[in-house]
Amino acid sequence: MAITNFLYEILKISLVALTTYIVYYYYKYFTRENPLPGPFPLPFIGNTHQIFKNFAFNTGVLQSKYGDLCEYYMGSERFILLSNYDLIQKIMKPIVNGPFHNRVKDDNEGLKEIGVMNIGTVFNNDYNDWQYYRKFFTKVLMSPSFVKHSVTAINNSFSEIEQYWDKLGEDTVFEFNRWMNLYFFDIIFITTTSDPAYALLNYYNQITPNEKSPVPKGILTESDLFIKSVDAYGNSLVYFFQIPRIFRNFPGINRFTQHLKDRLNWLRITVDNIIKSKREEISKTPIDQKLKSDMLTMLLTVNTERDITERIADDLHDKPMSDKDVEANFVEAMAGGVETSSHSICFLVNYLENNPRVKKKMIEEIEHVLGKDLNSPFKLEDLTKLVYVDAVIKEVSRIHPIVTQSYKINSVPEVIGGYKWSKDTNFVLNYEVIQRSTSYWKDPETFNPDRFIDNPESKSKVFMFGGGMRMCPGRHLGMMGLKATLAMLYRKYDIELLGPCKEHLMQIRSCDELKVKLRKRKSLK
Ligand code: HEM
Repeated sequence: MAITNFLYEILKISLVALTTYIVYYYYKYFTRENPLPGPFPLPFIGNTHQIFKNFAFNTGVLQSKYGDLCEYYMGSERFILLSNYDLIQKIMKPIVNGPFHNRVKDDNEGLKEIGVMNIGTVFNNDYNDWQYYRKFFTKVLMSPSFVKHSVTAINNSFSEIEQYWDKLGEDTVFEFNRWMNLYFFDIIFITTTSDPAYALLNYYNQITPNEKSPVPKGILTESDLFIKSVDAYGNSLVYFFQIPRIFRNFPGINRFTQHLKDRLNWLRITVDNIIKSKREEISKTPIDQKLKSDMLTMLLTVNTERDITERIADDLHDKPMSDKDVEANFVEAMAGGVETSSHSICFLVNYLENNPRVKKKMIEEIEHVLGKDLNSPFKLEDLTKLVYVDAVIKEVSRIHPIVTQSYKINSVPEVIGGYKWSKDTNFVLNYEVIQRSTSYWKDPETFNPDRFIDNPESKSKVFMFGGGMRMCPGRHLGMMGLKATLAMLYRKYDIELLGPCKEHLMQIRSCDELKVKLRKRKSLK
């Protein structure tokens, strides 16, 4: 009897707590500032059930139903979706210490849970700290020795992939998305560490019916798991930022949540080991011997007597970077560079193969710029000459972007869309919809790279690398990788698509399947 009474009391208290929460939730909803059109939210989950389906995440579609300025909820967090260029113009201005510096609020519980708040670059809300990481990151990526190192890495990786394609033969069905993922992984890994990851080699050995290639001893024996973990890291950023805790812990979904956490833990341990062996390598290098110019060496020696870059220490930052700081930057470089580049190449190939006129024009330019020798390495000076290739990349990114939207928070009250918004409002910049708007683009649904040749200024209205203070610091490396790869691929190969390009949307738009056959171009045989 006593137990029944106890359970009854618990039930009563729970019901009162639940009712209070629901009343409070809707009180906040109905008294919110500047009510906008948008789907009606549910307590605890908001509109998560309408936006996060089959482990894919798509808010962009809300614009067609609710207009250019609308709202949605994830749990009790409100997001303002901006889907026209005028609405985002103010936010995209690169103002030093400007009001739209941050992507997320300081107290984001999901990002805190996975330990990515205020460390590294992407979710660093401490302006001075962010500026320091960012300056260094940019300086490394733009330094001539790093750029040279990257050109070599791209050329070497392409020669390697070609050897495997040749050995597998022209009748092979290639999982092109997988090959490109591993190819860019090898490139970014070697540019950040100077050590080979052997991702392409390991994959070739897995699938070849022929004799396997010997695997030299490398620093990363588990490249496959490393790649999956970097992918999981990227997905975690949007997932833990946007999906409310209660939804993340639902039976069934909680397994996916745990999977992401496990991958992140594994990645951190592995990266820590890589950092430790790099520290050892640096300490064992005699003081009069030049250190390597990879990103990791540069980050680990910042503000030490072995600093190999121009000193950027100021009164606020004169300490060397800790392993934890370097770990964050290293993971961000891997996550920022590999997936974005490999999915971009897959969508580029898909568009080119479905638009023979564009492909023909692009190949003519490649042949003209790279010359007759099909095995000559790609050179840095070729980059600026590949004007049409550049336009093709911009056009695919306009019509089918990898990064479909980005997030910004205002640190002081701001007027957007004619409404005054309190500090800490979540704004979502809906690039995909803006880049297909008839207000700014003639025939926006038509794939037409010539629009950028006829009107070069319109390139600034494509947000492939975001905008404002937080614009992608890896954009030059990213563009170099895409241009060089397209040029080397199309000067030599005919590509046959064997089916549609399958994709899904999470933190970025990913190509999940692109099957192709690769043959040396007929005219070259
Ligand atoms: C085709 C390749 C790439 C694409 C499409 C791309 C796209 C983007 C976009 C859209 C942003 C968000 C900018 C914003 O919020 O306005 C971003 C940020 C970032 N990207 Fe990239 N990226 C690429 C390559 C790279 C590479 C190669 C690296 C590093 C090696 C990199 C590192 C980063 C980092 C660290 C940030 C955060 C910057 C900050 O918050 O200050 N990205 N990228």
